[in-house]
Amino acid sequence: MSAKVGIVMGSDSDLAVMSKAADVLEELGVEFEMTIISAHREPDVFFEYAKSAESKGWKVIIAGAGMAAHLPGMCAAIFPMPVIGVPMHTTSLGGRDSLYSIVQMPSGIPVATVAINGGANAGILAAKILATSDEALLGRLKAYSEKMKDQVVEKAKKLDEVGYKNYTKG
Ligand SMILES: Nc1c(C(=O)O)ncn1[C@@H]1O[C@H](COP(=O)(O)O)[C@@H](O)[C@H]1O
Repeated sequence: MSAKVGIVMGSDSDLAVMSKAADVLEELGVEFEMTIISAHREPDVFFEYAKSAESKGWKVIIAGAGMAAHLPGMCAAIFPMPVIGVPMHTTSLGGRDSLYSIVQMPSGIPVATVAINGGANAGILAAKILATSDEALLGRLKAYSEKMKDQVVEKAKKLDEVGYKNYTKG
């Protein structure tokens, strides 16, 4: 099986967040390729990456970046299929800089933007896009949702058993 999703981030400082997208895709059995490329710092490498993405057979790109986060928008400018943007939390502006620069795309070049540091949701969203034409993956996504539901039920049961004071103590 070849990769269907490209995961790209502007710096290795984004890796902790972006690895959550990778973890989800792995759990759901979706092949991906992950790399670090900065549109700002190495535009030639970036253009080659974005231009070759379609011919590699990728259907979705997940792009994470912080600060003046142009990487996801530039992916969307070149790659003709969906781009999911992950804004990184930043110390100076709390990630609003990343969020606004990813979400405020001009008309015609959308980036599906998840929450600040929303790596896991980006992975789930990519899988959902692929599941529109993949019944087996859709089945795995439904099982993933069921598991999440069961975990909430378990937590509620535990709260019932021990009461909220003991529950918050762990
Ligand atoms: N926003 C971009 C781009 C880009 O958009 O091309 N390249 C790097 N960066 C971001 O700069 C932040 C700081 O990077 P460093 O930690 O390497 O200084 C990272 O969050 C990265 O995504």
